[in-house]
Amino acid sequence: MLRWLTAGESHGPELVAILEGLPAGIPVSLDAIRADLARRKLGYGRGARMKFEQDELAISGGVRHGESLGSPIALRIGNTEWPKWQEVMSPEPIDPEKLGRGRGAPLTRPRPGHADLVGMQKYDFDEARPVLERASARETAARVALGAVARGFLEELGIRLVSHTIAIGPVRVPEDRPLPVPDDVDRLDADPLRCFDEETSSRMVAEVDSAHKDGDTLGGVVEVLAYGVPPGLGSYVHWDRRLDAQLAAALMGIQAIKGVEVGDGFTTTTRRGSAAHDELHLSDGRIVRASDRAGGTEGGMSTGTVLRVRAGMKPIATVPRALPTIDVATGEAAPAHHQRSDVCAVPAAGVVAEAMVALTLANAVLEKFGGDSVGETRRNLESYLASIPEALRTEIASADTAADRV
Ligand SMILES: Cc1cc2nc3c(=O)[nH]c(=O)nc-3n(C[C@H](O)[C@H](O)[C@H](O)COP(=O)(O)O)c2cc1C
Ligand SMILES: C=C(O[C@@H]1CC(C(=O)O)=C[C@@H](OP(=O)(O)O)[C@H]1O)C(=O)O
Repeated sequence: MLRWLTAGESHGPELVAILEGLPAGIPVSLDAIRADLARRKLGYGRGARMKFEQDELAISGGVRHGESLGSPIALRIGNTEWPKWQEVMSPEPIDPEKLGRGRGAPLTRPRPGHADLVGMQKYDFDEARPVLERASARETAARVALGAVARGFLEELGIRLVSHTIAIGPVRVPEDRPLPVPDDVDRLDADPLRCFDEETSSRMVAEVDSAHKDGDTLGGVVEVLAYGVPPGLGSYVHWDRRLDAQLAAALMGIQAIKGVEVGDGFTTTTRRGSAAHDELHLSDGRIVRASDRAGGTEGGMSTGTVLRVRAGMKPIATVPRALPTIDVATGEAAPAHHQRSDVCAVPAAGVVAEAMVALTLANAVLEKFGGDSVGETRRNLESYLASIPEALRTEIASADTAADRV
């Protein structure tokens, strides 16, 4: 079983992440993790903080000479803004007089849609700073770093991921557009919204500009695709072993994600059964699926077709044209606190979703195939595939064959 934990506050000295349970022999490159951290900062509509704050990555354990050791992998992501926040976020007691103004001033006007008010109720705080510091999606940097390591493991087994933006507010990619493959990542990352359809992307840019001008914010939808996933990850035998359930929980665990779809998801609910499922046919003596509506799972197990999951993000809660709230210090109506924020962070959420899918798949692979070294995992995978009787065999959708198709 793969276990992972993150710690650290948004304006603290660093984020810390530990990943336990990965086999030895996986290539782990600081540069590859840094590249994913940089991808998480992308996207038209992100706030000023993404420009000046640097992620300072260090590996404290579990890796030697560029390969995993099988021991827990410990990562640290230093925050270059820490010197400005040392007093506000000091782990040592600080004279309240010193904190009273500026950055340290108590945040008593909770933002509707953020964790502020319920966090204050639940943890007995009289202001929102201690809540938002951990509720903040700054924490997703740690998950993206862990996801980069998990992805390195999956790639050793021929499993490759890519994510892209499907919708920004009401602007949506038409459903008949080709799906990206992992080799499209540079083209996607070069697009302002990480959208695979140029025409839709320019309409998305206009939508972000319009929301920005109105002092407003936006949400949207991202999609993660995984190629090369073997059939049989997850299981139908118990609810918590279902791969689709694990993917949904992983995606819903990202800040601001409010909906998850597997495959055609909610659209499928509008179809009749005869037009909703992926028929099985024979092609050259091999079983093939006539379509890919299910999105790569049946009965809570991967099918071997492209895994396709979507996550819907609500609009950013820190609306510049601040929403009405109550100042809990005075009991009076007031505008919610607002310093700065993203107008839209959907492209970044796509990169985070990719990381969460990578971690979920890495866990499912280890549950099925085990292995203390990556070679052992690979042997177990290959022997399982070879043991499937001829009459039951299906193709695994690899990124290469999909690239030929589009
Ligand atoms: C990549 C990313 C960036 C985010 N940036 C902001 C932001 O700048 N301002 C904000 O209010 N919320 C932002 N959020 C969303 C909040 O973190 C989230 O709404 C909050 O933690 C409350 O959780 P909930 O929306 O799941 O209820 C961001 C989320 C993600 C995934
Ligand atoms: C720092 C990151 O995202 C932050 C996530 C976030 C939130 O409320 O979730 C609010 C903003 O922080 P601040 O209020 O300090 O400007 C974002 O910048 C990041 O993604 O690295």
